[in-house]
Amino acid sequence: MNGIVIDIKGLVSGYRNGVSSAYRYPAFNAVALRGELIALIGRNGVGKSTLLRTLARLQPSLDGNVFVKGVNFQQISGSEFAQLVSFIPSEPAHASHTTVYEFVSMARYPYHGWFEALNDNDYKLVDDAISAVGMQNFRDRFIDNLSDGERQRVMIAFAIAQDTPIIMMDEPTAFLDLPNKFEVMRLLREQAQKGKTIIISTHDLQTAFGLVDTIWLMLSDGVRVGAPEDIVLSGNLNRLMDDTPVLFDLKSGQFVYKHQTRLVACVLGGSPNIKKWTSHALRRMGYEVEFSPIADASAYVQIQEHEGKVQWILGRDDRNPTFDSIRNLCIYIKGTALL
Ligand SMILES: Nc1ncnc2c1ncn2[C@@H]1O[C@H](COP(=O)(O)OP(=O)(O)OP(=O)(O)O)[C@@H](O)[C@H]1O
Repeated sequence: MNGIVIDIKGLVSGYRNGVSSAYRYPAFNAVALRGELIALIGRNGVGKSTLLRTLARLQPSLDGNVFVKGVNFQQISGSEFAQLVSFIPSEPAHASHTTVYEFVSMARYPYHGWFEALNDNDYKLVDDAISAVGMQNFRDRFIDNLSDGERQRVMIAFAIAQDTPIIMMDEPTAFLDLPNKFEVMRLLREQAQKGKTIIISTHDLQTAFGLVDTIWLMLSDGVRVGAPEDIVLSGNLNRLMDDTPVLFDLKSGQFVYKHQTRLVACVLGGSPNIKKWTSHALRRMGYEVEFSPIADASAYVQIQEHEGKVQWILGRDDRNPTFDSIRNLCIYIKGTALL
């Protein structure tokens, strides 16, 4: 395959406890391509941080090999490796009395060593990186005084300034509000579009499935690799939710509670958006939703729209209860114990 930047062959990550393994994840094979944005997804404790730290050479592997640009990564010197891979851990950076500018400047040390002064090219890269994440007005602020979202942008600026072909970030969207999650993902996508290979770990299924190229799904018995859509269609996403009350509903594309009983509601009529959100409410209440009449359905909801007003009619003829909002429809359904 063209453009392979990382080639992982039988990698086993984990921790040793003397001669035995304290924790050991099954052997893993995958490639990461130039310009590919990859999300590592898995349950708490499955081993995402351990795998990322192993790939970033921050801890030894238990078995297997990793080739970076065709070279076994163990044979790459420390300073060369720092010019290939930037790793941003999940813990926020707390460098007291360090400004954003001073902090991002540290990303240039792999190119010089700690005691050699940075040059004009370094300063330009640092300036450009801070601008790329929209933090130019924060360059003289202490990083200790930034919000989580601002700090995360600075971390991305650090990775940009390090100017490596590979960026790894452990949970870059943790603690961020939804707009900031999307903004961080947009910044990472932008870097991938410039040709960088980016691997992040995340619990954020919505942002990951909406925005990344490839998912590395870490299940307890090994990793599944695919486009987000491959992972959904293969049913493997639901393996993440084994032993939980949650499942991914292929039809609606949403995570839903597993309800014990199988009740069917038919939603009839209505424009696409009204139909979609009416179904959303009914699924939330435990119904499976069909869009055509079914003989043994437990509920029928007809949607009527007239001059911008929407009405929800429960039942098959229009003498039945009528509601002017989804909330009122749901209150009635709950009250009449149709569930
Ligand atoms: N230093 C250590 N020694 C032994 N086992 C460890 C060590 N650090 C972590 N572990 C174990 O390794 C396993 C994987 O941990 P890891 O932090 O990689 O999981 P994770 O998928 O990143 O979890 P989370 O989503 O909760 O951050 C866990 O069972 C954890 O308890």
